[in-house]
Amino acid sequence: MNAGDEAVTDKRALRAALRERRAAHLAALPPAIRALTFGIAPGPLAALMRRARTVAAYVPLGDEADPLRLLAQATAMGCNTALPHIVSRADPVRFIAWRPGSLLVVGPLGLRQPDAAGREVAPDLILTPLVGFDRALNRLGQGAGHYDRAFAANPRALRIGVAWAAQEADSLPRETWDMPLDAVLTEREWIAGPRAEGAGA
Ligand SMILES: Nc1nc2c(c(=O)[nH]1)N(C=O)[C@@H](CNc1ccc(C(=O)N[C@@H](CCC(=O)O)C(=O)O)cc1)CN2
Ligand SMILES: Nc1ncnc2c1ncn2[C@@H]1O[C@H](COP(=O)(O)OP(=O)(O)OP(=O)(O)O)[C@@H](O)[C@H]1O
Repeated sequence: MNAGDEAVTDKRALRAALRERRAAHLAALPPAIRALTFGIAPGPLAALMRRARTVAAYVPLGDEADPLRLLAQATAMGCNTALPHIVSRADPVRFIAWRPGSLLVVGPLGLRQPDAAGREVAPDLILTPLVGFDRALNRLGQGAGHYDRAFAANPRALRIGVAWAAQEADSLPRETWDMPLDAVLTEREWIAGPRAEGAGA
């Protein structure tokens, strides 16, 4: 096994451990609390959304934090809204215009996505799913590189992770292609980097 293979194995093990920790965290959380979490954007995120033209979120898979009420808040602020769409692991993500409450279609990996025929848009704020994050705002995703590629294609868009606090790792491996998040929102705190700092102050 060469060094590259070892790194891949490490990331797989990290993903498995982080998913397990997230599941345990949620199992211990009263359902009513879980249902209320991520309902309203805290001030700094609301300020960033107010300045955005197009905000993208995602439909949660499994135990992922649910950003759809934050997306509804963006709509109420006058933003356009969008969701990611994939056709396979290998193909890049496209963001497609979608209004909260409108039609979703089941796609690959059980993802609920907007209809592929919808209008493609370039979001300027991306509420991003993740498997793990760290204090340096590194992100670990599903491993298909969908968001890494989307970030590279649109580097000016703000990259805001949405996650349960239990998804924090001490330190994640940083790859040459990784672009750090600008902030992470958890049920406990707003962790902001330079491009998101000062918002709402
Ligand atoms: N909710 C959501 N939508 C998303 C993503 C995501 O991470 N979460 N994506 C992010 O790139 C893109 C889809 N890419 C994906 C790539 C791989 C897997 C995947 O391998 N999933 C695991 C199970 C994960 C789980 O249960 O949490 C699997 O199928 O084994 C999922 C999505 C766009 N939409
Ligand atoms: N900008 C890019 N252009 C092309 N391929 C990329 C780019 N960024 C990453 N990749 C590829 O995507 C694959 C997955 O990367 P990685 O394991 O870091 O994903 P991840 O951190 O889990 O995040 P994601 O949610 O984006 O899948 C790697 O094989 C990498 O080569």
